[in-house]
Amino acid sequence: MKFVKAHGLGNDFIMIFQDISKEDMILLSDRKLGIGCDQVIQNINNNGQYNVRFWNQDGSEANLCGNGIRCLAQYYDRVINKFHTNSGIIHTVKLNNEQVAFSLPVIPVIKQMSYKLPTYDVHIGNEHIVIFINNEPDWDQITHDFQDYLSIKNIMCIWHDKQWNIRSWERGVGRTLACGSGTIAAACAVWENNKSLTLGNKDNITFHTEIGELSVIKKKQIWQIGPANIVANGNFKLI
Ligand SMILES: N[C@@H](CCC[C@H](N)C(=O)O)C(=O)O
Repeated sequence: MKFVKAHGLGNDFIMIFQDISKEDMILLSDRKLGIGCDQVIQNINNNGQYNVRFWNQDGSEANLCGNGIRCLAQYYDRVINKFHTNSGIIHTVKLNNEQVAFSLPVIPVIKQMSYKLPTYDVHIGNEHIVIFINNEPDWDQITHDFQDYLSIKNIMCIWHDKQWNIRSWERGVGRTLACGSGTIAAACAVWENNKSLTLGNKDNITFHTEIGELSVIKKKQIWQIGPANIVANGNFKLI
C-alpha cells in the first residue's frame, strides 16, 4: 500500500489513498509495530472529489485535523485544493514549499466551563477544551482534572508571556507536539475571553508550539497558516 509521511510542527501523519481496516489503521500508526504517526489521513479521489477522513492513533475517527489537512495540501502540486471532510469542505492554499493556509468550514461554538482557571469548551467540527494557564502545563494534574473528557475532547493549554504559547493533549493520541484544530479553538477562546485586545492586531494571533508557529486569522472566515512538511514516501505491506 502506498503511503506518504508528513508532519505539521511535529504533529505527524501517514497519508494513505485507499480503504483499510481499523486494525490496519492502528498497526500503521504504531511507532514500534508499524510506521508510527499521530493520525492516519485517508484520502480517496472519487472522480476528482477528494474525500478525506482522519483516524487517531487509537483507531477512533476525528472530524477535523488542521495540521493534517495542511500536509495533504502540501502533497499536491496544485496551489488551491478543496477537500471533503466530515466537518465540511475545506479550501486550502499552498503559499510556498513550507506554508499552507486553510479555511475553517464550521462556525465555532464556544462555551465557558467552570474550572479554577478560565476555560472554554470550543466546537469547531471537532471538540476542544481550552484552558488559560500561567506557564508550562502540569499534564498529570490537567488530565486528572479533565479525565471525564479525555475520550471525547482535545485539551489545549495556552498562556501568554511575551507571546501566545500552546501545548496540546489530543483525544485518541495523548500528548502531541502541536494540534492545528486545537490552535484554532485556542484563538476562538482568546477572542471570546477578550484577552487579545491588549495584544495588537486582535484578528490575527500567532501561537508558539513546542517547535514553531501557527497563525490563526479572523476574516470573513477563520483561516490558519502554518508549516506542512512531507518527509517520506513508500510502500507498507499489509498482512
Ligand atoms: N492533530 C489534529 C487533530 C486530530 C484530531 C483529534 N485528535 C480529535 O480526535 O479531534 C489537528 O492538527 O487538528
